[in-house]
Amino acid sequence: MNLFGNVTEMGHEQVLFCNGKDPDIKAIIAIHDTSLGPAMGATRMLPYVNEEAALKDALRLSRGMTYKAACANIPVGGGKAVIIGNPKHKTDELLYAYGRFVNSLNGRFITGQDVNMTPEDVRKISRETNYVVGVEEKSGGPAPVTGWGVFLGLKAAVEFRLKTSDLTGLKVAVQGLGNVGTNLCRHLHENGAKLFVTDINPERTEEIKRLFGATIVEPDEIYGLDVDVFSPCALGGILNSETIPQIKASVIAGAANNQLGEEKPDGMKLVEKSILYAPDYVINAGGLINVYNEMIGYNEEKAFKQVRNIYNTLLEIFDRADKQQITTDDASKQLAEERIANAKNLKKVLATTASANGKNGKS
Ligand SMILES: NC(=O)C1=CN([C@@H]2O[C@H](COP(=O)(O)OP(=O)(O)OC[C@H]3O[C@@H](n4cnc5c(N)ncnc54)[C@H](O)[C@@H]3O)[C@@H](O)[C@H]2O)C=CC1
Ligand SMILES: O=C(O)CCC(=O)C(=O)O
Repeated sequence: MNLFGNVTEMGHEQVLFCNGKDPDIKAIIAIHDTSLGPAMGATRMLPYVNEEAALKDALRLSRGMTYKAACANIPVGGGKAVIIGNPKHKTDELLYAYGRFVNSLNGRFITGQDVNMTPEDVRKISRETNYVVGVEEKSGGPAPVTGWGVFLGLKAAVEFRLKTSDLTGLKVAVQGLGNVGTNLCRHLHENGAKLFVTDINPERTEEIKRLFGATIVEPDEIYGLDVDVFSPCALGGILNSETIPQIKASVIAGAANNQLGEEKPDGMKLVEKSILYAPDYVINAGGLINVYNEMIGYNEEKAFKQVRNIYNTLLEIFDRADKQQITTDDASKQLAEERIANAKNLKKVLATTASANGKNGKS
């Protein structure tokens, strides 16, 4: 593995390999960019097939967090952490040890709850460090806010591609009916959409059928359905050379992080099929917006205004992509990079002014 090659290519500032014997812990904390503020990103625990897969996940997810924050206009940087291992083997000691690693970064990295981690786990991590968010869940946890943001982003994509703001009768296929998927289904149902759903857990599909009259399909049938929108709300990497040829929907808008298997080629395949893709890190920013607002003192009105902005930001990204004939993923990276460059320039100007004032004796 070309370790520094990968890190340099994606532009990471720092990658911390956390290793301990007692308790046995292996984790990777990736800090991508702190130009806008401390790196924020939740921690996940997964039994990765190998260490390379864990590193790739941490690198891609943390870079996605940088773009997520910049596109959402949240003044934080991008980071993410992965604990390598089977969540069934999670112990309090492991979480405390992990908390000490987070603390050793002195606030350069602030974390919360991601896949296979619970609010209770985050509370345990917080015994060892203050650099955690979502412990007290002052706002009811991030998933309802993420689900609402995804709903607004889906509406923007439907309006842009299908030229309608009326969701009545719109056919939407939802993959993954967990915390976010369930909330999304509720909004879609309340707005008259027709739901087709799948999950590997039959209890979840049965509940969504009961609550919202959804049609249940098998996990491998979800891609090829004759629907208007496909909404991935389970796993990453599901838009790839095997699944894209099956997709009949003209819009893809869902919560899962890292949906594109290979960013460039798979993004281009969607363009070739005239499928409008809402970039994951733009549409699913509701969770970050929520935890950021908890951190600075929760103000519901402000947080909701920031979430509502996901709709406008996506319209701007779709328009940019269309005008420049680039993928929506490239258009959103462009927007994020412009905002980060502006922030860096502003910092430089402020530093130069402060130093000039210092020399002139001004305070
Ligand atoms: N919770 C949040 O606020 C945020 C979540 N996300 C992302 O959104 C996605 C969903 O998050 P949550 O709802 O919180 O997770 P969750 O763990 O509550 O739900 C995921 C659901 O997907 C199902 N699933 C797993 N593999 C599947 C497969 N092959 N086919 C169909 N269903 C499958 C699981 O059984 C589960 O019901 C994740 O990728 C997460 O990283 C992104 C931003 C914020
Ligand atoms: O919970 C956090 O720390 C930030 C949100 C996050 O990690 C995500 O949006 O994937």
